[in-house]
Amino acid sequence: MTIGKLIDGKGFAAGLRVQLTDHIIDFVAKTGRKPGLAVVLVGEDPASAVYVRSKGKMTVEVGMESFEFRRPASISQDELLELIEELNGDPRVDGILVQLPLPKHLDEQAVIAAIDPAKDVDGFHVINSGRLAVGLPALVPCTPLGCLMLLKDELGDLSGLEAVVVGRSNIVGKPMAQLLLGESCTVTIAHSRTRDLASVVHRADIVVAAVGRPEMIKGEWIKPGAVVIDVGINRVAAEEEGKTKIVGDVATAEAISHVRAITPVPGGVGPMTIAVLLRNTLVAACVRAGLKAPEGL
Ligand SMILES: Nc1nc2c(c(=O)[nH]1)N[C@@H](CN(C=O)c1ccc(C(=O)N[C@@H](CCC(=O)O)C(=O)O)cc1)CN2
Repeated sequence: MTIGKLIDGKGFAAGLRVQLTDHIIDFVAKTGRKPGLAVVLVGEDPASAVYVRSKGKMTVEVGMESFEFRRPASISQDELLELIEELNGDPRVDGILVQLPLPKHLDEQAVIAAIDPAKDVDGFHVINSGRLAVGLPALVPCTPLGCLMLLKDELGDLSGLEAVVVGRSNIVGKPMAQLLLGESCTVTIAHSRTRDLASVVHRADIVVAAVGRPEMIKGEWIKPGAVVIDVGINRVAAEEEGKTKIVGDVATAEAISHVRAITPVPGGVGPMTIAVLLRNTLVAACVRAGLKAPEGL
């Protein structure tokens, strides 16, 4: 039995941050200021608080300015939109990110729509998703762009490969499919209503799993030699009583003997999300400063 490779997303993300640090030194030398990222956290969700803390720390580590805005879950839609308007007009701020999910009473789409598309480093604004769809330069959502970087690193040219994206969210599934189409893959988007998901997945040279259901994609579904990118981060009960652990959307222990390579959870796609966010902030800063964005990032 051959065992597939585990793709080291954590290591790849660390390498990307090192490259960014050099480009940021360059940016500071040319403009006399640091690129700035503003992160808005609404409410007390513990996982979101961890991600936001990590974002702030890594922003500073690569040499950028971090601005953090914590607001209570009780904030009104108008108050949040007012904050975003302020950040849109702040010349020190190149990137704005509102941590998701937002409390239920807030309209996520309206909040995203209020962000200046040039500062939308999450790539969630319809201007950026539209530009991605028609193949124009855009700020691209961080998780799918991170997945694409890992796939190209593993496979090189993706053209002509059969790709199945399981999940149709605006944050991962849809932009991931657009990116793979842009690489000339034959792309299928599968989802909760897809019939015979096992055989759809079995067609794929590339599987991107982003359904948010623990270990839903079984090892035997995977075509031998496929590359699997597991975007899922699901907290489940661990063997030890009272403890929890994180698992992906793919049953990795089964899949490992079918795949050429697979991303682990944790340590795969997750760390790429933050590294690409920093990359997008630098790109947004370069565009705003009238500089050419660094190539090969
Ligand atoms: N505005 C946004 N909100 C959210 C996004 C996003 O891209 N923009 N993505 C996720 C959360 N997220 C970043 O915000 C994120 C998720 C996971 C990781 C990560 O490194 N995960 C680790 C495991 C961490 C753990 O132990 O809990 C891993 O996979 O190795 C980073 C960022 C939703 N919201």
